[in-house]
Amino acid sequence: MPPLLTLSDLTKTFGGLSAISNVNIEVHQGEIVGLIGPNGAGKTTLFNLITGVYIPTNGSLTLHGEVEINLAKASPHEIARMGIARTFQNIRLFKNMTVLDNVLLAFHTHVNYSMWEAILHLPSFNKKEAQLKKEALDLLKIFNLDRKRDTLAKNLPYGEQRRLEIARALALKPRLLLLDEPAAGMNPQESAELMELIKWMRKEFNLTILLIEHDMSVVMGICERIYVLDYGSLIAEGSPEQIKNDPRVIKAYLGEV
Ligand SMILES: Nc1ncnc2c1ncn2[C@@H]1O[C@H](COP(=O)(O)OP(=O)(O)OP(=O)(O)O)[C@@H](O)[C@H]1O
Repeated sequence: MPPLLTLSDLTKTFGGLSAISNVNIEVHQGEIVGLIGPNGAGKTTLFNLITGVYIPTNGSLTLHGEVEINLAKASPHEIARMGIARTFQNIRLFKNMTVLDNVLLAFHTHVNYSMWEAILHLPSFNKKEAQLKKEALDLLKIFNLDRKRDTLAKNLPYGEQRRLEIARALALKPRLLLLDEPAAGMNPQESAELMELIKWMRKEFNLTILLIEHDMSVVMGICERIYVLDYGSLIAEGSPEQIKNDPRVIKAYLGEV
C-alpha cells in the first residue's frame, strides 16, 4: 500500500533562512510517527507547510501515493477537508465559545446546507443540526468533557483545553492527525494518560498520527518510527531504539560529544 502521506523535497525559506530543506518523509496508514529536533529545528514550520499555513518554496505533498495537494493554492480549510487535522503548540481554541460550540464548529466543515435549508430552518436543517449535536456530545463524552459542554473554553483548566483541542481536531474526521507538542505542560501522570489516549484514538478512529514532542518518554513510548530534524534538515530516521543511539541525534541535542 502506498504511504498515506509523502513529503518530497519539501523546502521553506524565510528570507535567507532555510527553515526546512529538502525534507522527504513517508507516513504509512495506521502509524504513530514522531518528529523531533532541538528548538528552532523546523518542526512547527513543517506542520504549517503540511496544513497550508505556509506555502512551500519547493517540494510536494502527496496523499495515498496519488493525490498531490497543490500546497501553493490549497487553503488550510481545504486541506482539513482532505483529511488532515492538527492541534497547535500554543492551544488555539475559540476561547469565548463554549466547549460544545468549539466542537460543533469543526463538525460543520463536513456539512453542506442549501441556502434555503439554512435561512428557513427547514426540517432537514433541524434534523442535521440535532444529529451533529449528538455526534459532538458523543465525542465530548469520550474526552470526558461532556459535563463541561456549556463552559467557555477559556475557563477550562489547561489539561482539559488540550483535550478539547484534540476532540475538535477529531470532529474534522481526519485520516491524518498532526499533534504539536500534545504533552507540553503536563505532569508525568497526565502524559501517561495522554499516551494511552493517543493509542486508543488511533485504533478507535482508524487514524494515522504524526506528532511533535519534546517529552522523550512520550516520543519513545508511543512512536513506532521517528524522524529527526536539525537546522531544517532531516538528520535521522528510525525506530525509537535506533534514534536513541544515533550519534548524529545525540550530537544535535547535546552539542559536540
Ligand atoms: N514566519 C516566519 N518568519 C520567519 N522565520 C520563521 C517563521 N516561522 C519560523 N521561522 C524560523 O524558522 C526556524 C524554525 O522554526 P520552527 O518554529 O519551525 O522550529 P521548531 O522546531 O518548531 O522549534 P520549537 O521546538 O522551539 O517549537 C526558526 O529559525 C524560526 O525562527
